[in-house]
Amino acid sequence: MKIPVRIGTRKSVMALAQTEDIASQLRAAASELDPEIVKFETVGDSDQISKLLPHGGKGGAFVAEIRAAMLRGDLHCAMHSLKDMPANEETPGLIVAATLARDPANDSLVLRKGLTLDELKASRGKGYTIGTNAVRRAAYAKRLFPEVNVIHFRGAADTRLRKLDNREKQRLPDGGEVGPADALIMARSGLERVGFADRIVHDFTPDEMLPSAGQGIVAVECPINDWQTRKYLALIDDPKARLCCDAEREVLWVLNGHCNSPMAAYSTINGSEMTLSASVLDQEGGLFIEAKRSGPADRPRELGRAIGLDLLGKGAAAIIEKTRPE
Ligand SMILES: NCc1[nH]cc(CCC(=O)O)c1CC(=O)O
Repeated sequence: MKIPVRIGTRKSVMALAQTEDIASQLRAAASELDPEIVKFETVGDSDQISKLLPHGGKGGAFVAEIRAAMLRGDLHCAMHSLKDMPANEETPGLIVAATLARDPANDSLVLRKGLTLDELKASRGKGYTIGTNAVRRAAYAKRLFPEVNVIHFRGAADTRLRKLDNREKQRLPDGGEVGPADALIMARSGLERVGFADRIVHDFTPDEMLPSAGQGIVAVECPINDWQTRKYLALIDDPKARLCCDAEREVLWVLNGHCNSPMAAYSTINGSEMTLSASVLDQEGGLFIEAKRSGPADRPRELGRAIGLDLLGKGAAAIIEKTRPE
């Protein structure tokens, strides 16, 4: 007798690739399992024009419907990109039961044909437009290319690349249009998962652009009292990814970060030591608050808390509150 595992996911190319990964890891870990992928079209996917905020931010748009299905018992678990999961609130009744081994955490630059990184650097971005939907990436882009024009750009990873290549404009909620974009900033892991890693012109280093908390980590959430599913998900939980998840999300928790926070947190583990860096940026990119510490890798929350308090001590709260959606 096979044991069914119904895994919920959005139906973008990237989300499906991530969910296939969960399914194949589960099959390899326990041959009695029969994973089934259940696709959801979320509010966030069907509306490609609005900013994310009216639906309750990233978390609200992408996560709420799938979570409700788990709580009803229609799903055993659900796939999330860890970086899209809100870290300033608990979700009663659900738990992150597995974090898959981390893929590259960095952001990458993709350019339209005919433009080079040298041209972008030499011009300090003057005359060029970068598309991104992340306030963190926008702020770092302004720091790297001070005169560049940054526009709000969204859609699934493959959709964004198509818009770049076809020089399409991005429609705005008020009926206007911006663009087209000359460049995009996207997660390397996402580009790899949709098969477009060959379009990457430059991988940003952590010094150039610190990743978002949890970037590159696929998380599996399940009902807290479903012990059988939790037992199986524990088999595919990667201990290092889990430690990084705990450290980076603790920073967001201490800062009460929200979906629109221009905030970054990234940890690495070397032997028994973890190094955690985090930053809070104001939206124009003029003001950067940064902190970095190392500590024992088996006490990630302690390190995350210390970094969060460092950032608060340097004035991070004012920046975060300024950008909080009403
Ligand atoms: N917000 C969309 C999203 N959620 C997760 C990823 C891929 C990166 C990851 O695995 O964390 C992406 C695409 C992107 O940011 O370019």
